[in-house]
Amino acid sequence: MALYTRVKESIAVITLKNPPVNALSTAVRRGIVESLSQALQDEQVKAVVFCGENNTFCGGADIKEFSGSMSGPPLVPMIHSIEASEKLIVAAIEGVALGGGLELALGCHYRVADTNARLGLPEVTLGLLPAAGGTQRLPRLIGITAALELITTGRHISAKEALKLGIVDQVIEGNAVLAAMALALSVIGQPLNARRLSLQAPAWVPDVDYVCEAALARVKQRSRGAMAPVACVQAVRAAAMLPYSKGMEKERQLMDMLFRSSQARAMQYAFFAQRSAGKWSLPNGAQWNNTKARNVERVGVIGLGTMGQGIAVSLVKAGISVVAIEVDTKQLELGKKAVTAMLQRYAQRQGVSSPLHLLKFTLSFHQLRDVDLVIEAVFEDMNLKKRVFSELCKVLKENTIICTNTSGLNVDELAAVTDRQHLVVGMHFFAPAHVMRLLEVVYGSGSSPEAVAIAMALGKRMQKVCVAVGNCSGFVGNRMLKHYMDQSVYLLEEGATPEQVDQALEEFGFAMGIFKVADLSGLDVGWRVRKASGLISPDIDPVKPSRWRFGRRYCPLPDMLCQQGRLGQKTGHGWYLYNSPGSKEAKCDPEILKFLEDYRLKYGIIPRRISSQEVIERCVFSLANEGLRILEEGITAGPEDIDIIYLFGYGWPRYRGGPMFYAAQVGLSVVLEKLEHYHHLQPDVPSLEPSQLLRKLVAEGSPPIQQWKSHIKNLHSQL
Ligand SMILES: CCCCCCC/C=C/C(=O)SCCNC(=O)CCNC(=O)[C@H](O)C(C)(C)COP(=O)(O)OP(=O)(O)OC[C@H]1O[C@@H](n2cnc3c(N)ncnc32)[C@H](O)[C@@H]1OP(=O)(O)O
Repeated sequence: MALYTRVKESIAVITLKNPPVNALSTAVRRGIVESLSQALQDEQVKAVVFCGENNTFCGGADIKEFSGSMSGPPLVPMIHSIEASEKLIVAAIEGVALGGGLELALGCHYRVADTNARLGLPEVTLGLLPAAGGTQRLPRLIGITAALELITTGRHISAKEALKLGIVDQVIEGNAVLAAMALALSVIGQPLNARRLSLQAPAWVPDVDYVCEAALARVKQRSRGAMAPVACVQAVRAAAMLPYSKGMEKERQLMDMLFRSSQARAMQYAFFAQRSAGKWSLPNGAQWNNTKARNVERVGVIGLGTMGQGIAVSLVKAGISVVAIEVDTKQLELGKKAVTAMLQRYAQRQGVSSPLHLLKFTLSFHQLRDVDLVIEAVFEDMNLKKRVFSELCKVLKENTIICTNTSGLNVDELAAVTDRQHLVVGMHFFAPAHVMRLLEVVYGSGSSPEAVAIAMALGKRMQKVCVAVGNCSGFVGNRMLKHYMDQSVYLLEEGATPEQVDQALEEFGFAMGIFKVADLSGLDVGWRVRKASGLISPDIDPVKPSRWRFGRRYCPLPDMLCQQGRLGQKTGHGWYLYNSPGSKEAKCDPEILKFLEDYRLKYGIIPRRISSQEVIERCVFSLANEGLRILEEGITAGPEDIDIIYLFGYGWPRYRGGPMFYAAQVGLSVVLEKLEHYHHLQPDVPSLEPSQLLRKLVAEGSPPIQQWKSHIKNLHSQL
């Protein structure tokens, strides 16, 4: 709703009330229309100030309402009547003015913002565009170049930047409502037409075509396959070329198309899935709102390789003191140099003072005696990690939490060597750890709810998107990825090339194809894991290695590449060819094509043409199938957690929602039918066998994803 108050004789305040972010729900829009009419009818009122309850102006349209039938006063005419008002209207922006919230403010005649306010038009991140006049008013206010950048990225900006761009008229420290009233009193009586953005001429510039083409090229490259950014450019172009009413017509047409799209549904699902992942729960009933996390101020980071460096940087950026440990002086110096350089670059970019004083580098475990939590980031070797854990217990305070950054080793086995199994959890960061947002917080069978709460809270403070997951080999992301990778190499055996597979995956929307990712990470990473797991043993024929291991189909191609020293980007060749070791531009390598031909000849495989559809079905459906097994086992609390892991850790296209959402959108019965088909063709690939949960969901009528939880026996509640 909206609250109408008369504060001074001549000023009325309309306060949006819809906690927590005062989203423009039907009730709020009704309240605004009624309050505005009251203000306009009251002869004594000369000016109106719009503000939001609890120091939050407005988080935009109510996203929850998008999935139902929309009712109540529509936003566009409501904002029009604000702008057309003969009485002066000022927006007092505190907290956030986002999406429809900022569009409402753009309809006001003046805007005052608190210094800490954040503004933006993030509709593009929901698969939409700012369709309450935002695409037409903003370019008229700040020009098309700046408007294109804000609207196509959905970036939130500070009040300071908004002032510089001309979006707000004043930035104040203190009470924005009082400042808005003071501004209103100082300008009452002045003509308003110049303040009505819809009355301004189109935002035309001589090079409008060039600017829009460049923006289009940028958005196509950045968000391959996403419709909303392209529509945003088209709408802003209309603001530059057309009179306001025609531009609004274009905005409406584009919004109609986006609003009904599966991409918008996927992105709105992703918005809520991200928030649901933060509301973690454990099988024993402990959850985010019944478990307290004590504060962490000092953290030890063990190992300053690439992962340890990134973790240390993220911690320091969050204002946390770090004691970083290495085994010898040389490694310590290398780590120190890298961490210091990253933090200095960060400080320079942000224009803040360098946070290096929060860091201590040492060779001695004794320096860890005061830390509240340690994150072990040593080499991925169980015995080494066990030794580190045992040593840690000798020096740490008795309530210090011990975390491991393993990417898939058994957390329980590690916890068993400590004197505090209840305080051991996994914190699986993704490389590079100072950039990637995902953090899997892995609870073992003995982890206490408090330890999980502490790790989740610490991750959040480090700006990570945290997902609590149970302990199983590879946890969630890597466990699923294995099946996707297996299918991709089987496709090579059967006739595909790395470029073909990657192209199909990139057209699907992945940021990078699987073979490019493998080259980037280094092929030796998986090689080492396969050796440790016994898949590669000395008795395997090096010339014609077996294509079956432990009774299952196995593809030795990646091992054969490693044997040739083709480890990916770092050696200048892997699945692709690079100009030099370390360079990033992947080129098709004729040697690989020849190698694949020879391989097929050697094993008597007759190559066949493989369609992009088959690539997607085999790679993506086997991934989703494993996700369903994970759900069945109760490793995550719901399908949303899995989708968030894929969106934030594995370059899954946001406009496809995540693998679980995608499976639901394609149709679970279609996924089941395809998996049955491929499993029939590959009976020695057990992971292609449809999971029990998939069969159950299909048998129960393929319920919408939001209802899956109630169909899964094991699942713990997040309510
Ligand atoms: C054809 C008819 C349609 C015409 C539409 C016209 C064009 C306008 C479109 C829009 O305005 S779309 C919405 C644009 N706004 C946004 O995208 C903002 C989304 N929200 C956020 O970015 C953040 O929530 C925040 C506002 C920055 C606050 O962040 P914070 O970390 O403090 O809290 P959260 O955990 O994110 O959110 C708290 C709580 O509030 C819910 N929520 C937030 N924004 C909205 C919203 N716009 N609509 C509905 N609900 C919202 C969020 O889900 C959380 O809920 P709970 O998890 O606590 O239940």
